[in-house]
Amino acid sequence: MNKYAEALHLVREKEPLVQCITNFVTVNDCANIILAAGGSPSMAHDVREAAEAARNARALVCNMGAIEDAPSMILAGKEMNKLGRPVVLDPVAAGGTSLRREVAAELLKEVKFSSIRGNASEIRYLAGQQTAGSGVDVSALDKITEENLKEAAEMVRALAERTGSVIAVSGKLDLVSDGKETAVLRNGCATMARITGSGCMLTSMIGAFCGAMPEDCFTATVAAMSVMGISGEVAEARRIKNGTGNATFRTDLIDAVFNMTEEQLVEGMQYEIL
Ligand SMILES: Nc1ncnc2c1ncn2[C@@H]1O[C@H](COP(=O)(O)OP(=O)(O)OP(=O)(O)O)[C@@H](O)[C@H]1O
Ligand SMILES: Cc1ncsc1CCO
Ligand SMILES: [Mg+2]
Repeated sequence: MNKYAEALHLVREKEPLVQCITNFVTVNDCANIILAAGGSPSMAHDVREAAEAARNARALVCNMGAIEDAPSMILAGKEMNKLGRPVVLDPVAAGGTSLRREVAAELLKEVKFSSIRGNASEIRYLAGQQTAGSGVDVSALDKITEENLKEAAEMVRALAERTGSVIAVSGKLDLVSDGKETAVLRNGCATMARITGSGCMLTSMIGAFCGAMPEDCFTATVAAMSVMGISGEVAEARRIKNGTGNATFRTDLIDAVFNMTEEQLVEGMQYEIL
């Protein structure tokens, strides 16, 4: 079986429990997209139970949109590291404020992440580049384009090598690297950036895929990113056909993940190893 199809198959077969410590803006969408993919979400985040709750899960997602929950992320992250289970980071607005810069550094020091997924401003900040990002959305100056693809791929590869994590950057072009292999993915559509939480949902889904395929978080991350991108294309076709807007798009995006088949994934993914 194609290894990306296998990753999707394993999510549905294993129904991995995914523990998410995530923000209140998009928490419901994150829970629903994990369910749509075939996993089982738990959004427990209180510092008094974070480590214990994580112990029951196949993977942990730490989303820095919930900056106030950083102590929970560290306790739960260390617990999952001890158990050898995947921990996924979404470095929301990592370079945006001094608090976020401190928390990002502390998380990377205290917890070993299997996979880190952010937009180009967030990942460029973690890679030590000067960035223009200040909020949760990518800055135009940081975006990855066909023109700067080579530079961006090297930035992502070097960060993956330094951290020992799979690094994933999302946007018009997605890049994923484990430090050895670097892939560019060209699925998706611009409307995905017109709803809040497509990135948070994507990171949550990466958690489900890594939970189902912990021995190969690179393949799991590429598969989850491709499922998200193809689902964005399905939802966009519906939006254009029906003349709907971003609210319906968000629902259609989750529905498309729910209905994604292994064949659709293999045929639809626009994937290139650099
Ligand atoms: N212009 C675009 N064309 C194609 N796909 C896109 C585009 N912009 C975003 N995407 C897709 O949208 C998803 C979310 O990526 P994005 O980089 O917008 O996350 P984000 O900035 O962290 O979002 P948020 O913080 O609002 O959750 C990814 O699957 C990405 O590939
Ligand atoms: C809008 C927003 N603000 C904090 S987290 C979040 C969700 C998208 O990252
Ligand atoms: Mg984000």
